[in-house]
Amino acid sequence: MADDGDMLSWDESVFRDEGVFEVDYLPETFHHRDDQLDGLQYALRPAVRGSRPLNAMVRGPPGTGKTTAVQKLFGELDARRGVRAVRVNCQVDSTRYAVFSRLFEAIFEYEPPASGISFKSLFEQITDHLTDEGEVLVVCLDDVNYLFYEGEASETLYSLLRAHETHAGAKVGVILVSSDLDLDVIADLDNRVQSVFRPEEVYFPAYDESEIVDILRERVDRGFRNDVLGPRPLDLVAELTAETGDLRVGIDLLRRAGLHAEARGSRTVEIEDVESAYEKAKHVHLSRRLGELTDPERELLRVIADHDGERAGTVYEAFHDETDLGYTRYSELVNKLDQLDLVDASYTSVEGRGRSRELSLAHDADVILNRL
Ligand SMILES: Nc1ncnc2c1ncn2[C@@H]1O[C@H](COP(=O)(O)OP(=O)(O)OP(=O)(O)O)[C@@H](O)[C@H]1O
Repeated sequence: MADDGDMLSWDESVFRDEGVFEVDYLPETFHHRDDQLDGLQYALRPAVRGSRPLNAMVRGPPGTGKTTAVQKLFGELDARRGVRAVRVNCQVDSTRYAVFSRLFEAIFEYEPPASGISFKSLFEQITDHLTDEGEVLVVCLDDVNYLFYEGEASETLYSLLRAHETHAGAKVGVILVSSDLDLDVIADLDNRVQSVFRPEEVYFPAYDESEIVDILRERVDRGFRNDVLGPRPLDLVAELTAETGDLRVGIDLLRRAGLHAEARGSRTVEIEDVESAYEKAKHVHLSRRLGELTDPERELLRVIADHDGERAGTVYEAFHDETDLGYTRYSELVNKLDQLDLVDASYTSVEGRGRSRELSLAHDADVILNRL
């Protein structure tokens, strides 16, 4: 209607399909990851011929398409006869038993008995199935860093990689995915695992700004109605996304900018919508990182918030009072939070006392505490 101008009425929307901005949306096209897909396909190809695939180690910062690549290839592989491809999210299943329960469930299509069965029995039912059916099992341990944090990585890998020794003919390949770039996965494994784990390395670098534009334009076309979001707002979204390198920020930013435009009754998404939405979207990255923390790590962040800028020894006393944990564990936790860029741990010289560390939050205390 001419007199309504560019204003949106209640039942109109800038969105064509808001679902493309959801976290679990699997994109139909997957640009700028050809080399990585080739690398993974090279490792997995033997499975299609009924042979054991090569193992692979996938690394790269958060939001660079690692999980999506695995989901795409596993979808194709699992549809083939004689191959079972299962992705396990180690953030959810962070022990050897939990990982094998998940494999059991994927293979038999029902959960293992709730009364609990021994690991040995779980393992044997899986390997018996593989040898009886002549199936190749490909396992992706996604976010495998969580198995390391729980001290379960070596045991889990050992069982998977050596399945053929106890069950002749069992063919299992493993893909590890980690976004913790400070974790040296191979070096942190037991020697006995290292000796059998020589993975193909596949690296997912952060996308640059022009790649981000390409990828997000596709979402814009699918997610918004025609001509809702033009090139300039999209460039700004890409520029802001490139600051963290995490594509999730861009996807979330598009959606929030769309909602912001709707809220002011506009038919188009403008720069101002992107700018306002960024205040919230930029914390997606942070929220996700905080969501992944263990209880002691959260507690330590709370303690540091109360003692912002104080010396490591003072913070330790407060932390120990809260948790009873010892100094070695405390130091490990400080290092982890430092690596995650949640805490700044800088050395300062204190006269007469040598060097000591001072701990402070790397973000506003409110922003962190509200998301813990
Ligand atoms: N090349 C791409 N094309 C389209 N969408 C992509 C592409 N790469 C990543 N995405 C999207 O970005 C989001 C994050 O991707 P994904 O979960 O695969 O990253 P990741 O590297 O596994 O992250 P993390 O290490 O944090 O788990 C998803 O919504 C995914 O659909």
